[in-house]
This record gives sequence, C-alpha cells and structure tokens, in this order.
Amino acid sequence: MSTDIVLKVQGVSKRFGGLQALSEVGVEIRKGQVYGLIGPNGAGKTTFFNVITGLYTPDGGSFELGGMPYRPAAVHLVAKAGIARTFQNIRLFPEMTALENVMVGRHVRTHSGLLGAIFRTPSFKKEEAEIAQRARELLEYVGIGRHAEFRARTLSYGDQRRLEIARALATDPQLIALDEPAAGMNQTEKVVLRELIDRIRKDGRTILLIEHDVKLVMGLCDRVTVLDYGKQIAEGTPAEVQSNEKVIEAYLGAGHAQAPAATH
Ligand SMILES: Nc1ncnc2c1ncn2[C@@H]1O[C@H](COP(=O)(O)OP(=O)(O)OP(=O)(O)O)[C@@H](O)[C@H]1O
Repeated sequence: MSTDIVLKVQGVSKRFGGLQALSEVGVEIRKGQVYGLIGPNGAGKTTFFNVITGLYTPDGGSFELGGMPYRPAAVHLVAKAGIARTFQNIRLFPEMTALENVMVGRHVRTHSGLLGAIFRTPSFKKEEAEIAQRARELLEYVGIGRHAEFRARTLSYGDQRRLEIARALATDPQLIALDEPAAGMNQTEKVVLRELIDRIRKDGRTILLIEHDVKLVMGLCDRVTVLDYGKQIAEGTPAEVQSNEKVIEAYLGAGHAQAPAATH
C-alpha cells in the first residue's frame, strides 16, 4: 500500500493516576510536512511525544508509520521503525565528542554487530569508517562541522541542540520529532534553527515539532495541532488555528502573554 501519510495516530489516551494527560488525540502527518504541536504548559505535548516514541505506554490508540501499523513499545524499536527524536532537556553523551555522539545515532542502522566490533573484522572497520564519514557530513549539514572533535559538553547550548538534530538525522528517520528545539536560544540562533528546519524539510524529511515560540511555529509549520489539558482543541493550518476562538481562550486563560493570534 502506498501512502504519503508518514505518521497516523488515532485516539491516543494517557492517564497518570487521576490526571488525564491525553484524551483521544489524533494526528495525520504527511511526507515533507513540518507539523507543529502547541499548547499551554502542561497541555500534554511531551506526553504525546513520549507515547509515540515508546517512553510511555498509552492507555489506548492506534499507530501507523509509513502506512504500516506499529506499536510504540520500546524506544529502540521505535528508532528502528523510523522515528528519531530530540529532547526538551538535551540528552547527549557529554564526555563524548560531537562526532561520536552522531556515530552512536547511526549505529541503529549498522550490520556488523557485537562480534564484529570485538574482533574488529574488516567489514566492521569499513562500516565504522563509513559511519564516521556520514557523521562528519551531518555535522557540516547542521552547521557545526568545526566542532566535530570537541566534547559535547563544551559546545554552546544552541550547538548542542543542533548536535541532537544531527544525531537524530543519523538514524535516517521517516519522522524526526523535535521537542522544543528553540528553547534557550537567542534570536540569532533561532533564525539559524529555522533555516535548518526548513532545509531538512526541503531535503524530503518529515518533522513533528513541539515549540513554545509561537512565531516560529506559525512561520514554519504546514499544519498545527493545539492541545489544552490533554484535549485536541484545534487542528489546521497556522492561519486557521490562529483565529480559532478556543485556541485564543486557552492561551489567554492560561495567563500566556502571547496568544497565537497576537504574534503577527
Ligand atoms: N510521568 C508522569 N507522571 C505523572 N504526571 C505526568 C507525567 N508526565 C507528565 N505528567 C503530567 O501530565 C500533564 C501533561 O504534561 P506534559 O509534560 O505532557 O505537558 P506539556 O504540554 O509538554 O507541557 P510543557 O509545555 O510545560 O512542557 C501535566 O499535568 C504533567 O504534570
């Protein structure tokens, strides 16, 4: 079956004790789209990410990736199935170099296995050289090639976020899920990030994005879902969502200074 829907999620719910963190949420993300997930603090955005990437077990819902049903049961299986993600709180290997961090991401797709690594077989060495080459290309691609040999912890915050994106890209994902990639970035870094996300999309990738910077979301996304208290209160193009009464209320009600409609 051929489809241009990369990720289809229907009716996903998740409860923590007495708190309904997600309530029957669904999205349909098409190939080449940047799809935004927004909503006030505590709306359920990260929970949704954690469910689709196998960190949380949902109470209900169905999942399709590239037209095939998938069960987001464990993080490594989700990575193999083709979803790569970054985290709100950066999760790199701080003592490893930038290059090594990206190489780790690439190992999801390697073949030589443990015995090859232990005995350093010719096929292992060849594969390792290819991985290093590809990792260097990805560091260049995200704009931090000059930092390849630096330990991850020594990079600036913005560069660490870009390194996380390079590592996610290294798995050759069908979908790349970015959890607040602009958090902690200054305006200049945000402009560079926006260009990078745009470029990733132009190169044929599909992106799911959680972001608090509403201006960035509205400028970048093809479609947007708005969550509030775990419920999907709106879905549509940025223009449609911006003028939605429920969305404006949710943002103003939560004490947000910046409702989506007020950002242009
Ligand atoms: N592991 C957990 N155990 C209990 N409650 C949780 C857990 N994870 C999230 N929650 C609760 O679920 C709700 C949704 O949280 P979530 O982090 O998904 O929201 P969010 O939209 O990502 O918020 P933010 O924008 O602040 O990151 C919150 O009330 C949160 O406290």
